[in-house]
Amino acid sequence: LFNLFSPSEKPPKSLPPGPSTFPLIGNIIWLTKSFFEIEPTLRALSSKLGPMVTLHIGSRPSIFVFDRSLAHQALVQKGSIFSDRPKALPTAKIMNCNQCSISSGAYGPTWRILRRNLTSEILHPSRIKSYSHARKWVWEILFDSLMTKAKTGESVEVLSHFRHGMFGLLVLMCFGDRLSQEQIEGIEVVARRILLTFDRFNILNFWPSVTKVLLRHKWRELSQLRKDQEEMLIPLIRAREKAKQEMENNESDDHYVLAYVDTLLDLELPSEKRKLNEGEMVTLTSEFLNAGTDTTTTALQWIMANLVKYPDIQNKLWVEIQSVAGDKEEIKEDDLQDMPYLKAVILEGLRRHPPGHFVLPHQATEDTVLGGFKVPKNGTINFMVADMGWDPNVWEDPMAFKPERFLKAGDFNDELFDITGSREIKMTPFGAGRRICPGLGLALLHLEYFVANLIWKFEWKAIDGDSISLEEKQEFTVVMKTPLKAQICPRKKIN
Ligand code: HEM
Repeated sequence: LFNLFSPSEKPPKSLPPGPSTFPLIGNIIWLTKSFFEIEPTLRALSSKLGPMVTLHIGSRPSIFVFDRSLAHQALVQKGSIFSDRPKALPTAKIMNCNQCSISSGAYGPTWRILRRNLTSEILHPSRIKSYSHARKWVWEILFDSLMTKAKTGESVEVLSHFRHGMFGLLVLMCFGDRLSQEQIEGIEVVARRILLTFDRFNILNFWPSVTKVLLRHKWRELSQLRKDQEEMLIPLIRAREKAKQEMENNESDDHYVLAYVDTLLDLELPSEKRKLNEGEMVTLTSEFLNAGTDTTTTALQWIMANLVKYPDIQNKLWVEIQSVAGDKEEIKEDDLQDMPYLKAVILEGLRRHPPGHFVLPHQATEDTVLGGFKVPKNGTINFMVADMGWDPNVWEDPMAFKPERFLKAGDFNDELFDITGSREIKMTPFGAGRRICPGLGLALLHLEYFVANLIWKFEWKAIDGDSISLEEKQEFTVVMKTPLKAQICPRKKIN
């Protein structure tokens, strides 16, 4: 144990401080709450106790880190120790097929192969480029539905439009571009039902051997949910396998763009000397669809809400877009790199309203030390994303929406700002280190592309008499408590 510490550093005995609780009751109370519900309590504790706080949730200590340099130490400098995930709860294990997804997988060779497959085969910039036709298709559908509303003068509740577009885009990247709108909608209905009902099964985790008898109907309901997911996705996986074989045998000469599921069908797990089974592919494909839908949709909604709330920022953005686009009908992806203010608006949205207020829970693989406190092997450690992006020592007037803070003398301050946090963490909406969100580049592209086109084609205004409320609530992500409703007017006459 002692050689984990440098000679001058004494091994700390104690965990970071936390509230005193009655051992059993206190621990169970925390188990019944979501992280969003305990966030204000954690903040109050941190202001009294310091930048690291421990809560005993269930049988394990959970450590919460508020300080950005401690987060950098853990996630980046000591990344090899802090990159594991805690054991999933029994209900989660059913949906994530025994932690075979990338986000839930233990830090080790299988996780590494799955993550590398996703990043190098699908999320690599050149591959992302090959899906630009899908983004254009989705934009056209979104544009048509918004235009219909704009023509009738009806106000738009943007959330469902945005979510549907984002989900459709990921479905095409996942299963190929030969799916119809109806098929996409079918997949979305099942995915949404799982996302919205999953929390109802938390109770089953309290004492699984007992609940398996007393609440067996509920367990059956959960198994049915997983079956519904398999029944929806397995036919798509098999259809793609067949299409792939036909293409390889040259029976089809159609234009064929690689999809995520193709890479999973080919993948070998050398450490286990086998290929993936269908259950694992169901888990990995639904992870792909879910990880990128609500997160990006939530960010898009917050950004658009701020552009409605602050018309001068919206106008400044429009002026920039116009200077690049001239009289173009539509903003192309290549145009985006000439729009520094757009990038600043997106970053400010992610800083001020990160879709997740915590990164996913991490776990230490060995006893270690952080901030002078002990972090035990297998202890859970959480990082407070929102608080880091609101740190007044880094960000002046942190709760204000000011994209200009990312610009230096009118230009995007790329040199000084690093969203991956590899040198220093100043905000961390995608996490940092070995578990950093692999979808970061895709998410930023989606946000830039859609925000640019939404602002280019329409003027967004608050509905008369409405003020835009920035109150939050937790769904899967931290969303607007009062979803954005806006009046939209076409910017130019469209034939
Ligand atoms: C604005 C959009 C997004 C945000 C804010 C976001 C944020 C995050 C965060 C905070 C994590 C956890 C990092 C950690 O535990 O340290 C994460 C993990 C992950 N994200 Fe994203 N994400 C977004 C979009 C996407 C997209 C588009 C994809 C893929 C299509 C994606 C795929 C993943 C995966 C697979 C993981 C697990 C990584 C691992 O455990 O190794 N995300 N994301």
